[in-house]
Amino acid sequence: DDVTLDFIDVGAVTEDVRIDGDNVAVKEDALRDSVVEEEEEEGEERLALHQLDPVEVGYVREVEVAPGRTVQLKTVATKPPAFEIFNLLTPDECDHLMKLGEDQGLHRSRTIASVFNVKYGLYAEDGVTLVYNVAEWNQTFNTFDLNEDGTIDYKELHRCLPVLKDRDVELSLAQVITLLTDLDLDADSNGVLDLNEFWAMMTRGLDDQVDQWLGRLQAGEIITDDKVKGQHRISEQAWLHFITSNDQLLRELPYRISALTGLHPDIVRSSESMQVARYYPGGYYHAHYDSVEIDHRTSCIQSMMTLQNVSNLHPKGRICRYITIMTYLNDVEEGGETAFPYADNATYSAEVAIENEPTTTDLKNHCHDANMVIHPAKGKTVMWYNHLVDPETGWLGAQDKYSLHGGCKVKRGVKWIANNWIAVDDIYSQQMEFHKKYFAKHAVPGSKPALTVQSDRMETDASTVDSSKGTKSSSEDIDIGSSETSNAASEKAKAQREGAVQDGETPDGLVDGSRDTAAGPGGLKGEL
Ligand SMILES: O=C(O)CCC(=O)C(=O)O
Ligand SMILES: [Fe+2]
Repeated sequence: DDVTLDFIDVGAVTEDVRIDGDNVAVKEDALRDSVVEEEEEEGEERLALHQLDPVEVGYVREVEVAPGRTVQLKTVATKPPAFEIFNLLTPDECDHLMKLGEDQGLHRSRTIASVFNVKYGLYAEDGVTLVYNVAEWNQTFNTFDLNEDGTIDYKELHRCLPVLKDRDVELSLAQVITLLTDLDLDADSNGVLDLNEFWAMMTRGLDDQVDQWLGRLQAGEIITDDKVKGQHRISEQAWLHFITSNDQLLRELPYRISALTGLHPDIVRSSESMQVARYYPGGYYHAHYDSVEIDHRTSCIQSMMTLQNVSNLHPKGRICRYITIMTYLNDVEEGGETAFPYADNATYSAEVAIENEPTTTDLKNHCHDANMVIHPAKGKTVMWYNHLVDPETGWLGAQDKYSLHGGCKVKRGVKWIANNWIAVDDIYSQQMEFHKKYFAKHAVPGSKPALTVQSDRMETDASTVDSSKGTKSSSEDIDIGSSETSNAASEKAKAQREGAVQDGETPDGLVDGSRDTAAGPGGLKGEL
């Protein structure tokens, strides 16, 4: 743990990233070429990124995810390809995961720092703090903590958010509390920032978000209540580690997901751990992207950590999540839908998207303006692709702009979800290198259950999905990612994948991933 990290720009990526132990070693001087040559290993069969063909909304197929265990996938959108899945987890398994989440201390589970907090160190929620430059950090905190009471109160906060200074804004106490809550900064909701909260804030590069928030405040959109103190945060999370788990379900799940997605088990197993999240009434999650657009100036986080290839110029890693597989672990009394504002639009228009900000992404107030709204139900899984497949390479393609989504406000009851993200590096050779290192470290001998995939065509209604509300397009629309493109690649990938699920090893650990990304224009995690 003698790592030195001294990245200055830790701004834009705000997510919490959970990684396992010594993967954190990132060398200060490790430079990553911005142009990466794809090299294929001689004689090795190239893995493909399968993508299920959505066919059409209402299309149903069955997949055997474990011997004797069949799940049903119903297409709910074609852009992005999105499916409702039944029986991936039984009700008992849902209960079990909620229990595991609770046992992991979900009630206090806020991972405050991200790996990009490298200047000041990395703080993990389990109390394992990989900290560098602590002294420097404490000093910074102390310069803001004028009255030296160990917390940053609302007066002191004005000094450390440059944008407040720049705009010469004086916020009231209630406004600061609302700001902290809206930007998800006050983890324990006590109205002041302690060292860890302050640290998280300072490394998040919040200028744009604060700026946007001030705009909303000035537009009268933000109502503050001067009586309000100590609000609750919107959701809580816990990570269930496949890697160290002796839990039968956690060990088995990567294989079910491999069968479900048609992806090679190595891809699933080297992906992220499962995240269990809980929302209380009033909790929501504004629309966002789970993955970031490909940008070769920076690496995918999982490769970055393992392969130590960080660019000094662009030290911020990208979240590279090909697929999201999200299961509702309980029935929500009211609200808590998952909304996809752009699903199945005829076209996606960046201009229109920006114009409609922030209403499109505001799922507290505009949930039902979304094109697709999925209702939670215990044991129901929603799976969608955050990226297209590149038809040339059969590998990770552009971000699918239609995959914008979020969690609508929970009106009554509590909402529990379990997230599985399939992380894939867009650079194939890096993914393979990552696998090598990863499995060398976590090799566990064993065997894998036999898998078969069936596909039946059965029409059903799409009763749990609100019907499309038409398109939001203009003549300046950019038509990205028609489903034909991804389907062509998917067929190609399908041909290749028969051999791709033949490998046999037991499930072991996965790199933890983050809950959300900074990619969504409305990527704020909000208020109660
Ligand atoms: O709560 C939901 O329905 C969506 C959650 C989500 O988008 C996420 O955790 O990334
Ligand atoms: Fe998400």
